[in-house]
Amino acid sequence: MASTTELIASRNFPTLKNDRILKVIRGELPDKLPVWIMRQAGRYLPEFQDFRKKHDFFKICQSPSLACEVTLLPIRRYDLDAAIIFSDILVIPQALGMEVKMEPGLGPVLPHPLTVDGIPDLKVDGAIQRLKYVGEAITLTRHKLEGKVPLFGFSGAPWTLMGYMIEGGGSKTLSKAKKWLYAHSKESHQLLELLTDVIIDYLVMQGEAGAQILQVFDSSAEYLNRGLYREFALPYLKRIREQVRLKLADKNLENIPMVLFAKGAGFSLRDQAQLGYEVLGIDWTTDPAEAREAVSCNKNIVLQGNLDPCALYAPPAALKNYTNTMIKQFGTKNYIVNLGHGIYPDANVDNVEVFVNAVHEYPI
Ligand SMILES: Cc1c2[nH]c(c1CCC(=O)O)Cc1[nH]c(c(CCC(=O)O)c1C)Cc1[nH]c(c(CCC(=O)O)c1C)Cc1[nH]c(c(C)c1CCC(=O)O)C2
Repeated sequence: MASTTELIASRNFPTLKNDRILKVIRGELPDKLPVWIMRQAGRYLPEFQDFRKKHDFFKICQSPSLACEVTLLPIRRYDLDAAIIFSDILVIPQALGMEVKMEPGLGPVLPHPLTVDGIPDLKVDGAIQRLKYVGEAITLTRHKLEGKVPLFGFSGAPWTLMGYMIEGGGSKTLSKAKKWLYAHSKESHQLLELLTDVIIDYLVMQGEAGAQILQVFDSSAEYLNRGLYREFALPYLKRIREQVRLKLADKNLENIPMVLFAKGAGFSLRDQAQLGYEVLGIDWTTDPAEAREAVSCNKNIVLQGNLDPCALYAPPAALKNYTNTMIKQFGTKNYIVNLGHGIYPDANVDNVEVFVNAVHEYPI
């Protein structure tokens, strides 16, 4: 078999058979509504839990063949319309030299959080090279998918990464990171700028490696208000979209559609619609009709979402009803179905199938 570098260079990928999502993004009508699930390769899958008994979380991320295998688990089980590469948003802080551990029951922990004086110590040089394993996993997975469905690459957004780096893990308030915004705004912008530069090159590298759609997760957007989001998030998100487009073009690569999922930032949808992202992810707290109204300034924009992940706890008939009601509210045009946040570890595996089937049975 050819080396990964040769495979990337040849870009000789299998022909895509299921292009529902890409069709929607091009403004065309697919035969069925497309659906995928955030965290679809996660702990709710018994086969993923078996995998995790044998392998450390970041070992899976760093080993292209393991990451590829995990990425394919939900695709084998369900009729999903996309795969998303198995990785984590926190591989960027790791590549910048910060230690990140995945603690059972706790989630990610960064034992030495970033201090205001610590910004110059972040190892920006060579960061993309240290993330090359993600590109290799993408290239391998693109081949192993055999064109069955398109493959998402992703990154955390600058503000969300800044939050984890300063808090040292998850937080209920993000008050340490927000303190920076108010007390150290110059250094905050310096850090956000640095992260933005890395994220741009990281996403371009994923595109070069074969990712067909790129999603930016701003999972901590909900901790900011409109003013803070305008100052500390939107300009960076805009630059990411613009620069990824330009850098791909410089490399003679086709444009790759991008999704922005700013969780809990329904307050800024009007602003988000003007950043150049083809798709906006809608979280489960936002009303679908209000989301459509908020983005009406951009006629081409596609919305993605937003079933409450807890709806998967409902009995199958009720789940089907929730799904149908949601689709009716969004409308079938310019729409990709997903949950309104990642699937929970105790979600019912059979209900995932009920959800996927309900979407595909919906008349369009
Ligand atoms: C905030 C965030 C993180 N990681 C991610 C986000 C953004 C999405 C979101 O808001 O949920 C993104 C992510 N993390 C993971 C993926 C894989 C692809 C997928 O299937 O969607 C993706 C896209 C694997 C994962 N990332 C993690 C797991 C479970 C950990 C384990 O196996 O021990 C998986 C499968 C761990 C993780 N990683 C992170 C947290 C907070 C946690 C612990 C809590 C949780 O599990 O929900 C950081």
